[in-house]
Amino acid sequence: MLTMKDVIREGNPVLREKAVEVPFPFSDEDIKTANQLLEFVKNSQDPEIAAKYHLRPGIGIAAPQIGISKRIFAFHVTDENGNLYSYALLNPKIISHSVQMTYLDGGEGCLSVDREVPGLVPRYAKVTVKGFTPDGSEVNLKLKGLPGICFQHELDHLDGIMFYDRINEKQPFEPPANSVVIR
Ligand SMILES: O=CN(O)CCNC(=O)c1cccc(Cl)c1Cl
Ligand code: NI
Repeated sequence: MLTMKDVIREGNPVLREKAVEVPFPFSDEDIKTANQLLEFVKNSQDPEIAAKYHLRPGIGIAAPQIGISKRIFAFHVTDENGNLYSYALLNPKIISHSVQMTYLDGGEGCLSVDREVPGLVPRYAKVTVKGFTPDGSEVNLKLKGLPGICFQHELDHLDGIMFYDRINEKQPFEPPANSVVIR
């Protein structure tokens, strides 16, 4: 199982690379990576497992964060209505997005960043996304709220972008134009 020792931290150049698409049909290795990422996120949210293995809780994780520069990430996150979004996705992408923006009231955090970075992170309020599950099925989702923000945070990891790259340096707590806050 993946633990925190597998997570690479800022300063490692892999976090700034553009990850490569995963060839189809998916190899056993890439399928294993996808499933391990989802298992890690679930474990990190399980109080007993997280305590036993000293896992920092997260709602998602991307392959570059374990040193694998491939377009794979996983998320396990519940929206404001209690709907659970639990996926390991290969070759994920945003198909379309709202003009409206959003942001988490408390900002964002990252397993690869061992420090607090205060500030609001502008995200699209709604995203239409697609990707492939490890068994090769295509997934098409319309995401908003925390699941939508999480998808964008993980997709950024595949493009070498860290959440703090998006914080307004001059006015870190200035709500983005045309945005709705998520508390
Ligand atoms: O890339 C994934 N991580 O670094 C896992 C740790 N961060 C989080 O769970 C997290 C926390 C706040 C907002 C977002 Cl959007 C995310 Cl994703
Ligand atoms: Ni992260």
